[in-house]
Amino acid sequence: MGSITRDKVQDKYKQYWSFFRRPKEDIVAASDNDDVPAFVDTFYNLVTDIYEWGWGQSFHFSPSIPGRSHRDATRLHEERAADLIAARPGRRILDVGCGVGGPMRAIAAHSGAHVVGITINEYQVARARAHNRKAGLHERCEVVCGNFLEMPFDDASFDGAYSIEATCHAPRLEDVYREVFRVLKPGALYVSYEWVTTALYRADNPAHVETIRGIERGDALPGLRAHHEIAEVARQVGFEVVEERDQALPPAEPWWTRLKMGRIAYRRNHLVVSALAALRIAPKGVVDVHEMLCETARHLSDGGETGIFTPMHIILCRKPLVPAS
Ligand SMILES: C=C(CC[C@@H](C)[C@H]1CC[C@H]2C3=CC[C@H]4[C@H](C)[C@@H](O)CC[C@]4(C)[C@H]3CC[C@]12C)C(C)C
Ligand SMILES: C[S@@+](CC[C@H](N)C(=O)[O-])C[C@H]1O[C@@H](n2cnc3c(N)ncnc32)[C@H](O)[C@@H]1O
Repeated sequence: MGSITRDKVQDKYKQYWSFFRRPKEDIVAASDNDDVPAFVDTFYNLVTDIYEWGWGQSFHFSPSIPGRSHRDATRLHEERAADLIAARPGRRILDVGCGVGGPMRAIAAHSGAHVVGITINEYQVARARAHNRKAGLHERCEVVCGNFLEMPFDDASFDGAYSIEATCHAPRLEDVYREVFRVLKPGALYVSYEWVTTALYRADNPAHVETIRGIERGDALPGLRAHHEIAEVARQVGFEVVEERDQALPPAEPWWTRLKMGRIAYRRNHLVVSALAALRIAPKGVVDVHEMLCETARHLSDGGETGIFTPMHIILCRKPLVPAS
């Protein structure tokens, strides 16, 4: 379970759960905002192994593609990000919230660029480095442990940047966008795949509210943003918005199909996890984490089916050549 010692897993899970199950207003209260990155780190200590085991090395969704595997659909979704920011050999590209590096390896292989990833989770850094080496991409894929709200990189040191389903963990989007803006060279492009509520979401519909709250508490989110807030924030920190679209809309095929189809597999996984915990091979607490993920999967597919939520609101931005006066 990530960097958590066996005996602490259950306590850490309880701490995580009591933090994120509270109303959103309490989490976004000024003092608690500063605690969010630490709880996000705990979350990834708890879920990273299960995600890799049950999903793969890319921790994000992608539209299904008829006749193609999930792996192919995932790779194409990642390559789209590389193409949008014109990643190519000789360019230094930043991966904001890189997980265990599935997208980073696909993008380095596809574009020939040098990719530097940042994640707050030490365990993911170790996993990503091991995967990079195994894939023979370690010379073009670097991984740094750090907070994307205060990045350990020089101003204007990257030729492009992308974030795939990661900035949703930031309590204030402007804090991470401002950091990305700072480290990009003038003229460089940034693409982000954002988790947002869509125009179909109704705050006065209790079923909608329950779905969105379920997504937030099971995915370590301090509060989902509305689709129309994203471009506003990008402009506020100085970006020009080149393009914005919801990649989940038709003609795209549903992104939640695999999540929904997997229900039988989750029950089987649940038995495996419970047996491992009973035999004391897996730490106490892992069963609770797995149960939380089963419930989260249900909320996510409800969000997809009702159309009130999308994990792929794409925004493409440019840092202007000349700073705005
Ligand atoms: C971007 C984020 C993560 C998105 C997805 C990668 C994950 C969201 C929900 C996860 C899962 C739910 C059910 C799990 C299942 C019960 C287990 O047996 C196997 C793993 C799951 C399928 C797991 C895999 C990853 C997700 C789909 C967030 C955090 C911002
Ligand atoms: C859902 S995962 C996506 C990972 C990767 N983009 C992918 O698609 O496989 C979100 C990532 O954001 C990272 N993250 C969240 N908050 C962070 C923060 N404040 N600073 C750095 N990384 C953060 C997590 O550690 C995790 O690696």
